[in-house]
Amino acid sequence: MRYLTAGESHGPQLTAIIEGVPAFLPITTAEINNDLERRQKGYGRGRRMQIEKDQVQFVAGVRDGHTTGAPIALVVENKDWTHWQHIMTADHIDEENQGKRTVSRPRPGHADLNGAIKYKHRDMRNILERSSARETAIRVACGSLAKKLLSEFNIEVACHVRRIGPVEAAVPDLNELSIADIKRITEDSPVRCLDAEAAEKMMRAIDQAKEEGDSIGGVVEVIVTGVPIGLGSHVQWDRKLDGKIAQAIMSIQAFKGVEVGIGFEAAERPGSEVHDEIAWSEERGYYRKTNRLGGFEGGMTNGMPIVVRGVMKPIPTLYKPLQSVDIDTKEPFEASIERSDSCAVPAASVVAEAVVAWEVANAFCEKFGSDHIGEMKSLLQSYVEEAKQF
Ligand SMILES: Cc1cc2nc3c(=O)[nH]c(=O)nc-3n(C[C@H](O)[C@H](O)[C@H](O)COP(=O)(O)O)c2cc1C
Ligand SMILES: C=C(O[C@@H]1CC(C(=O)O)=C[C@@H](OP(=O)(O)O)[C@H]1O)C(=O)O
Repeated sequence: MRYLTAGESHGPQLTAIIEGVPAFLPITTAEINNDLERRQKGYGRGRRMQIEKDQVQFVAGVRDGHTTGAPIALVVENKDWTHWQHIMTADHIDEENQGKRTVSRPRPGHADLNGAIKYKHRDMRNILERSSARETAIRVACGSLAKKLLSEFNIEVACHVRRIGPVEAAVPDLNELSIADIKRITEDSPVRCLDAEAAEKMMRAIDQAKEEGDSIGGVVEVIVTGVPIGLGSHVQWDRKLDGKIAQAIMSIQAFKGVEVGIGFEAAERPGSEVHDEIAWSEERGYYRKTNRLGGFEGGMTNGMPIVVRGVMKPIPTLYKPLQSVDIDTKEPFEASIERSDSCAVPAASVVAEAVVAWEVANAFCEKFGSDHIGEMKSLLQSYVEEAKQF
């Protein structure tokens, strides 16, 4: 499977074209809208989220509540477009036009200056419109479809927030929590955190950052259960599924790092406290006694839950602005801000869930075919039986 997205933050709509989704996957707009709503919620978001009410439309590839196997086209409209229509359609390229409203003041930490120099745009709106994380709405729609595909094979995906600024949540015991528990608890938490005490502190940390005109980042975790052994492959660098997942997480706006399993902690521990011992039982087949490696060895899934974390830097648009240089005057300035999120970590956890689901679903289709859901189910069943007795 593959997908591409198009669309500007303040343009009329976001669009995705998805290729390679098997036929006869049951799917409704309501299921995708639920994930779109989850992405919009979250403590610390700015005024834009009060304007948007993200809803998906299927414009191709879905008929009578099922995928047909043809390319799928998805659309999410930007409600804010009506307010920005003039700015988005006016001629901002004409430098003689004194009435134009161009962006000449790059924000440190955003794509503005690099993109402007690279694409030779004197109006940096042409960069910020596309670099904006508004695009994550349509990626969540694609990921939602991927989650639906995985759920047909009892593979479930969930996310939660591990850290916001200085506040770290207690490490969850994943042996004690089902995916349903994680979903239920995080849905009730404004910061999508499993640790209620930490969640309160996280909200106060967001309040404080906001009061100080600052922004704040954090760490999100994605968990995938029910994964068969052998998704991804060791045979070629670009077929390793942990590598693909890392790239997908890093592609989310403002993400700066990825960890799988115990991640960076592996550097501090001896091998005997990192590698997961192998066991076998009639009921489970091969399994691991622990899951410190987060479900991966050799770029392939090992049947244990996938556990992956990503770190999001603080939002670059600050009410307490950092020093920058106006590209028209070359004078230093301190920007004035119209609106911005002060923390988008809870929203970003939903995006991380979506992009991980996509990569796992894609690897699943590579292994079990991607023409017809029923055909894939038969293949999976015989593979799982064989793997148990292997
Ligand atoms: C869900 C989400 C919401 C975001 N909201 C904002 C925002 O309101 N203001 C802002 O300056 N950056 C925001 N960002 C981050 C920028 O889009 C990002 O920092 C920018 O595109 C530059 O890319 P980079 O940080 O990956 O280098 C958000 C990111 C995510 C994932
Ligand atoms: C629109 C979304 O996020 C936006 C991401 C974003 C950025 O610079 O990345 C900047 C803000 O946009 P605006 O300047 O219009 O307020 C956020 O609201 C969204 O998540 O749907």
